[in-house]
Amino acid sequence: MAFPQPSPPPFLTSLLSKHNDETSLPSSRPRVTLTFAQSIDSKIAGVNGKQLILSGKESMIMTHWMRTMHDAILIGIGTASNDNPQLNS
Ligand SMILES: NC(=O)C1=CN([C@@H]2O[C@H](COP(=O)(O)OP(=O)(O)OC[C@H]3O[C@@H](n4cnc5c(N)ncnc54)[C@H](O)[C@@H]3O)[C@@H](O)[C@H]2O)C=CC1
Ligand SMILES: Nc1nc(O)c(N)c(N[C@@H]2O[C@H](COP(=O)(O)O)[C@@H](O)[C@H]2O)n1
Repeated sequence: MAFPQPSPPPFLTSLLSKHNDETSLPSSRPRVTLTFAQSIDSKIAGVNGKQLILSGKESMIMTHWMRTMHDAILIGIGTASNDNPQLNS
């Protein structure tokens, strides 16, 4: 997977246009996006919170593009210690 990519992947274009529409939400309210990958049996991690690769390349590209659209990334302490995510874009 090559980062950074010059422009959003086509499957994100419609989603991005909604985020960029300043009239869709009052500017006085924070915009919060929750993103996660989920298994078909509703799990987000393995036994004891072990990190699982549940999605694929497109999902990770989407996650990293979403990060570029936000001012901050919030994660839990369990995610920090279990996944040690880079939290880059
Ligand atoms: N599949 C995916 O997309 C993702 C998977 N994960 C996986 O999920 C696993 C667990 O992640 P999380 O469930 O998010 O656990 P977490 O431990 O990362 O986050 C839960 C947070 O909530 C706080 N908390 C717990 N009870 C609370 C309460 N009553 N009031 C206020 N704060 C409270 C904890 O202190 C903690 O910081 C990780 O090990 C990671 O591997 C994490 C993020 C995304
Ligand atoms: N989109 C997606 N698919 C999966 O299969 C996943 N397990 C996750 N998990 C999230 O991705 C974070 C990785 O962050 P870095 O790229 O290392 O910064 C991980 O911590 C979970 O939040 N996401």
